[in-house]
Amino acid sequence: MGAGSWGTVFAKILADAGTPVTVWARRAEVAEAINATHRNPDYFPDIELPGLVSATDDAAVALQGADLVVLSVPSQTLRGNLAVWKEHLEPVATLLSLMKGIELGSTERMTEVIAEVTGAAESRIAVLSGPNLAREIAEEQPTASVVACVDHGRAVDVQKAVTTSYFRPYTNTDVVGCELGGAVKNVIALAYGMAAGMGMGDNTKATIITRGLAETTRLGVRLGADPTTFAGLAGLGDLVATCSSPLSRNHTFGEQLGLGATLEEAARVTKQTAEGVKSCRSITDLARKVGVEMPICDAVERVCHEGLDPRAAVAELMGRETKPEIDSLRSDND
Ligand SMILES: NC(=O)c1ccc[n+]([C@@H]2O[C@H](COP(=O)([O-])OP(=O)(O)OC[C@H]3O[C@@H](n4cnc5c(N)ncnc54)[C@H](O)[C@@H]3O)[C@@H](O)[C@H]2O)c1
Ligand SMILES: O=P(O)(O)OC[C@H](O)CO
Repeated sequence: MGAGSWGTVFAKILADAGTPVTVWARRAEVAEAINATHRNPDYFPDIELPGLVSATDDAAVALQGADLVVLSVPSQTLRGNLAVWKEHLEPVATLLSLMKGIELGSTERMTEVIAEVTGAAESRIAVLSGPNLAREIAEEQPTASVVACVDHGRAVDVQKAVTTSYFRPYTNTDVVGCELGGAVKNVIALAYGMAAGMGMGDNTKATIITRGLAETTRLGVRLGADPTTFAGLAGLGDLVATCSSPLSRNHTFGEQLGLGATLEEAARVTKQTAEGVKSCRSITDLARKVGVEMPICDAVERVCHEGLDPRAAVAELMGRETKPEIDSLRSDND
């Protein structure tokens, strides 16, 4: 459900793994183009989609008989989309989230939104997350990922359905950790991009990655995640890929801000969904709610939404009280 960058490439993965896929596209012309040319002209005009991929702009048609429903729309529209789609869901279908964001207002993770709107049991809801830049996967460059579900057997079923010669999914039962890793890394990638845009070097960038992972882990552990998850593909793996890649929309958006662009100017450059720009607000709200300090996310939120200059944000972060490193990695010490 969603024929954007990741939805399109994920359909290719499924089909290459032998599963017939019907892609739901919001715009009829995109669905028609996929059916007629086996390409998505808006996102990957150069990539041929396998014969097992077809498309429709009718959600009821896409969902009919689907035993795996893959959700790949912007995080902030998911609730509204599901409200329309839920009546067409098969009662036993697995609902797999590809999304990396936290809902504004509710501060819910995507699997929480899915459970709330559809009423599906936790055991039917899974998330896939990892260092998965869509363009590289479209080119069949080898990558790994994580399928997380509280029901290990269901995670294994999804794993089997999406394993190809270039895509290697692992399983995990830590849904909270995998989801938070995916959502928070977008915000840290904005900070990394800003540093790059301001001309800062590798020490600064490594500091952002490492301290970004520390605050992600703190939040995760407070919310019940396994700290080990953050050392894995959905944690460190995705954080490194997103921070350092010019293919990342969040990196690019941050870089534009670091170069002095306004939010509107940066959005014109990235065009596609840069989830961190909205999720920085829901993540900092969530962190405040549970009493965890997230200074980098907080600084990004103030740059994006309160007009803080990125250079002033750096000065503030560097001026924070000094502390022992090990203590600051624990969730009860910020
Ligand atoms: N692109 C990647 O490399 C990548 C990789 C992993 C995860 N993700 C995550 O996957 C999710 C989807 O990202 P994407 O890259 O495909 O984004 P995208 O911007 O490329 O595509 C989003 C799609 O959603 C559609 N859309 C926009 N508004 C909508 C609405 N109101 N209702 C329904 N559909 C709407 C758009 O038409 C588009 O087809 C995000 O949470 C992102 O963080 C992306
Ligand atoms: O382009 P981004 O910044 O949304 O990142 C894409 C993926 O999440 C990388 O794993």
